[in-house]
Order: sequence, then C-alpha cells, then structure tokens
Amino acid sequence: MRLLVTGGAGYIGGVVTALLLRSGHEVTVLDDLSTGHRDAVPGGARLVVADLADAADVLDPSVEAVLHFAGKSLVGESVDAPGAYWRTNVAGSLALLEAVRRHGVRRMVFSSSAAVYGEPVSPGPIAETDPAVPTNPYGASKLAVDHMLASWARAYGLGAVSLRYFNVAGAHLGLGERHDPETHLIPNLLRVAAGERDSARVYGTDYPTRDGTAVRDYLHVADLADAHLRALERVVPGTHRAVNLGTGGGHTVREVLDAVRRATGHPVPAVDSPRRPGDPAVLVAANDRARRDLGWTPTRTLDETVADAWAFARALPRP
Ligand SMILES: O=c1ccn([C@@H]2O[C@H](COP(=O)(O)OP(=O)(O)O[C@H]3O[C@H](CO)[C@@H](O)[C@H](O)[C@H]3O)[C@@H](O)[C@H]2O)c(=O)[nH]1
Repeated sequence: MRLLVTGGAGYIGGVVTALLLRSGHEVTVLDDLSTGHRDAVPGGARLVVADLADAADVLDPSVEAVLHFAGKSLVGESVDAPGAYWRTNVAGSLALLEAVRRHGVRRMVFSSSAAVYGEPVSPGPIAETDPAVPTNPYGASKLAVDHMLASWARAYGLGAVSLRYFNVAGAHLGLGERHDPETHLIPNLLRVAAGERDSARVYGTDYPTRDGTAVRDYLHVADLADAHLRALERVVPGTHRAVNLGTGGGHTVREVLDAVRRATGHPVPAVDSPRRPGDPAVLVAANDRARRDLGWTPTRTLDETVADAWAFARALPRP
C-alpha cells in the first residue's frame, strides 16, 4: 500500500514505519522534526519536513491510508501549557482529516492513549466501554481526535481505528526512546544504569498495590507496531473503533526497577519520593478487543522489553 505516516521521525512512528517498509509498503513520512529526529526515519521512507497544517499538499489520491502519530505527548506539559496540545493534537489532526477527506483516503490508524480514560473506575483492567473522562489536556486532546474520527467515519465513510496505547517501552529494529526532558520510568532507570545519573526516583510508595508503588501495563514497542499493521489491514470503511493496546497485565515501579537491575547488572539506586501529581494507582488494559478484532497477541515479557531498551540506550552516543 502507499501510506502516509505522520510523526514518523518519532519513537513509535519510526518503529512502525520500519515495520511497514519491511512488509513491502511504500511510506512517506510527514514530520516537522520538532521532537522527532531525522535519523529516526528509517531508510527507504521518503521524509517530507512539514507541519500537519500542510498535509493537503503532501497527500495525494494514490495514498491508501494514513497512520497518524504526530502530536505532543507529555502529560505534565499539557497541564502547564495546554494551548500547544489543542493546537498541535486537535487543530493539527483536523487539518489532516480535512486533507484526508479532500483526497479520498479511505483508511486511518490513530495513536490514541490510555490517558483518555482518566482516573479508572476500578483497579481492574480498563475496557474501551469504560467511561472516558480525561484528567489532563493531553488525554482530552486524544479523546477529541477519537471523536473526530468517529464523525468522519459516519459522514464520509472513512475507516478509522484509534489505538489506545498503555505504557509503550523497549526498542525494535534499531529504534528506541529518546525524550528530552526524560519523564518516563524505564529510560530514567536506564540513565542511572548507564552512569548518567546517580539515582532514580520512585514516585509514590503508599499506593494501594502489592508493594505500594504504582502499577502500569508495559507493552513492547514491537508488539505495539505489529498491532498497527493488523489494524491497517482490518479497518472497515465507514466505521470507527477504539482499541486498547496493552499486555493485560501490570508491573509495579519496584518490579520494573528489579527488571532493570537484572538486565543491566547495575544496582540502580532509587530514592523513595512523593507521588507525582495526577498519577493513578493502577492502569492496566483489557485487551480482549485487540485480540478479537486484530487477531493480535502481545508476546514480549517485561524482561525482554527492558533488555531491548538497554541495548538501544547503550548504543547511543554519550551526551
Ligand atoms: O522517574 C520516574 C518516572 C516514572 N515513575 C513512575 O512510573 C510509572 C510510569 O511512569 P511513566 O513512564 O512516566 O508513564 P505514565 O505516567 O504511566 O504515562 C504513560 O502512560 C499514559 C497513559 O497510560 C500516557 O498518557 C503517557 O503518555 C505515557 O507516558 C508512574 O507510576 C510514575 O509515577 C517513577 O517512579 N519514576
């Protein structure tokens, strides 16, 4: 298929682009390089450095599908500076969808987020049918685009899937996470293992969980990427579907810390710290819909995810 990938110079967009190319697809990447890196765009893809507002100039009627990753994704930043989230994530997506309609593109796969659910109604796995009540502008912006896609499906016959990611981690095909500033747990722990920091922080040790630290559903980026290819093949014109992507199981911060110690052989000192504002105790995906609709089964363990992230981090040039 001829495809447009927005945000293909970012971590997840890059890994999915690499997998799409391997599967024989022809990929154009649209990225403004504001957070992505030119060298994260896999060889074989055509890179157009442009804004989402310019999507109409980049798309053409021969493009069969759009995979939309471009967007801002820091929860804390979205609380402090919401304008950029409504502008880039919502207004940017609207410009893209107008171009999609203009050029008659039939399929779309969107990077949505578990952040659309906000504070879960129970500590059990979250289903797509649970209430979506975001607690920050980042989650609200992702939910707005989910709704936008549903309205495009109804009005114009677009086939769209919103993939709601839980905690994506690991590396694949030589591509991994590089955020600046870094807020994510696994990359932060690996920085300590690599000797770039003296110690890590454990945010919150009084949660009602098995060891008092918060539980998240860590999904290997290779499993996540596989789900995108399946969604692309199976998306049904005229419908919009939200699909959670997670393993269905959770790990505490201390369990992740232990996995990082095992993978790196480094003691990784960690300091118990207060809760980070807005962090729920438990976020775990119910993934039955992904299994059923996409025929998808996540296969990588937390240890594999951490080991792959470590191999990627070690290969990076030292700052
Ligand atoms: O240095 C750190 C960083 C994080 N944490 C904790 O580790 C867990 C995971 O944190 P992080 O890696 O920052 O991910 P989340 O805050 O769970 O956010 C992810 O998951 C959200 C939805 O589930 C998405 O909206 C976000 O984009 C995505 O980063 C949380 O309990 C944090 O409090 C620490 O203890 N120390």
